[in-house]
Amino acid sequence: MSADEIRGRDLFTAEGYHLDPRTGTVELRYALTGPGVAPLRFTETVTLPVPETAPGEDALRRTHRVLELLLIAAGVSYYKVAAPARIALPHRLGAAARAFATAVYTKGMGEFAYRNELPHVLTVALTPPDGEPASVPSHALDLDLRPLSAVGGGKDSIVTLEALRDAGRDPVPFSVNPNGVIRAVNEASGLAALAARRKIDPLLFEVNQAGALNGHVPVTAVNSLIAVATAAFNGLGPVVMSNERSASDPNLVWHGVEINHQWSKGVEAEGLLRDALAEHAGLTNAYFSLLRRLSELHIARLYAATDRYDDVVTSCNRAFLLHNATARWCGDCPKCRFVFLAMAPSMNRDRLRRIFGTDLLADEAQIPGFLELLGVDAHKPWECVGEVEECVVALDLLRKSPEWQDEPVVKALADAVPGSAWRTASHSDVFTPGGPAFVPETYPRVGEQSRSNAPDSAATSAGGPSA
Ligand SMILES: CC(=O)N[C@H]1[C@@H](OP(=O)(O)OP(=O)(O)OC[C@H]2O[C@@H](n3ccc(=O)[nH]c3=O)[C@H](O)[C@@H]2O)O[C@H](CO)[C@@H](O)[C@@H]1O[C@H](C)C(=O)N[C@@H](C)C(=O)N[C@@H](CCC(=O)O)C(=O)O
Ligand SMILES: Nc1ncnc2c1ncn2[C@@H]1O[C@H](COP(=O)(O)OP(=O)(O)OP(=O)(O)O)[C@@H](O)[C@H]1O
Repeated sequence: MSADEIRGRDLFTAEGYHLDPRTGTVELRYALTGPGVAPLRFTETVTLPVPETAPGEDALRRTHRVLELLLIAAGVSYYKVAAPARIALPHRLGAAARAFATAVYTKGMGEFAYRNELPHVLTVALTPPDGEPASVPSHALDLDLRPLSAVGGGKDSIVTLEALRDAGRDPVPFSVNPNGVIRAVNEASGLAALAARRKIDPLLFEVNQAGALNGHVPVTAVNSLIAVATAAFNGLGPVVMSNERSASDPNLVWHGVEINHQWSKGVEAEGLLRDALAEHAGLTNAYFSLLRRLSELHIARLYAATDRYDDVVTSCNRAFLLHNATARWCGDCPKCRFVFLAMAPSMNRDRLRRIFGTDLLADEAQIPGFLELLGVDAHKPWECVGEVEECVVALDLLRKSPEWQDEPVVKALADAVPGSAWRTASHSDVFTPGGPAFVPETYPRVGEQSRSNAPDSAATSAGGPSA
């Protein structure tokens, strides 16, 4: 099939899904169709962990409703093959579920739209069947049930796991497709983990080879819904994420729209998903990020408080590629550079070298990449990295630290940063929690002085953020 044939389709349909409750297997079905071409059909298979006792009728009904949302979110991987202007959905949606679904395909696919120069994606229309869905009785989740703590192998989810454990919450580590890194982190935690499997249709890789459109997808929305489905199916508590404040910071603005590589990790996506879950599945307080009010620099400082995970922690995305993944840090990408810079002010240099297996601030070849992070002549890279301000604050701390100040790379970077940036850094609030969050009242306020000092009141069960 030629690239033109693949891309020449004008309708994407999320056809439906099937759950086998005995095996936890979910088949998600999609089609790309167009005049005069045979349909391209895809099936993604997700396997949820199965509870020891079969779920009751209510739990199963809620699981099905979560899977209806998962069907929509996971569709982005196949939609992007041709990125048509029309999307048909099989289930009725209320206003909140429709808002979530639309945002996943427009804002969540913003980077894909920008990098492929497809502005129509920013306003693509989703069409569910007319009418309101049958209502599902509201179910205020029992927040004392064991939370599912999403583990991605990096520093952030380790901080969350330990904070939940310290607070006596008895977290269950949970991952989608845990690789060697995630399994090692779980092992270091000493906690028994749950895993879900997600198998992308191999036809996608074939059409990619043949010239399909390709690019970034809002994968956190997909992993989050698999986690919420797992919790609903297994009678567990809320899904606790580790998405930080800076994930809400866009990379750039295009056609008047904020384009954010990390959109589905941001606070807007969190709020939309919570509202959709409440409306569509009757689940309130089923999903929140424990670290939402913290910067990456602050999380790195919290990570440094224990060395229990130093031999396994890995934030580099190349360790999570589906094919030819690295074992740990690649040592030469924006994420490695950013996490190295973020951790450097909070731990001694030997420990940092041991974690990364290399010293990125002793390598002059890394200077252009660090400058990009510092906002010198570039926009924020298309990667999971923090804000320019956080990087400048980290560098400011290093240029004043006896351990780092004579390092030529640190000096070169400090010389390249404009003087105005230091003034901004001196007023920076990167170590002060801030911004809206949905953390329930009874959960710990990570990084805040104490609960009584917390500047905000907790989110209500109706789902509003505290700020
Ligand atoms: C691991 C990674 O960073 N992958 C990104 C990379 O993908 P690449 O093509 O180099 O390799 P694979 O990940 O192995 O994927 C192969 C192809 O498979 C398709 N695909 C994969 C996963 C998926 O969920 N859907 C898919 O359709 C796709 O066609 C792939 O080419 O570059 C891609 C293009 O920029 C990125 O989209 C890949 O990102 C993954 C989806 C991924 O898991 N990325 C996370 C590490 C990530 O970026 N997380 C962000 C949060 C983003 C969000 O809003 O959720 C973060 O942590 O900040
Ligand atoms: N495979 C996965 N399964 C379940 N949740 C995941 C998975 N990968 C990432 N996540 C979750 O998605 C969110 C974003 O992932 P991200 O990679 O930023 O976090 P991390 O791995 O904990 O830390 P770091 O930023 O250091 O890489 C986190 O809440 C993380 O727990």
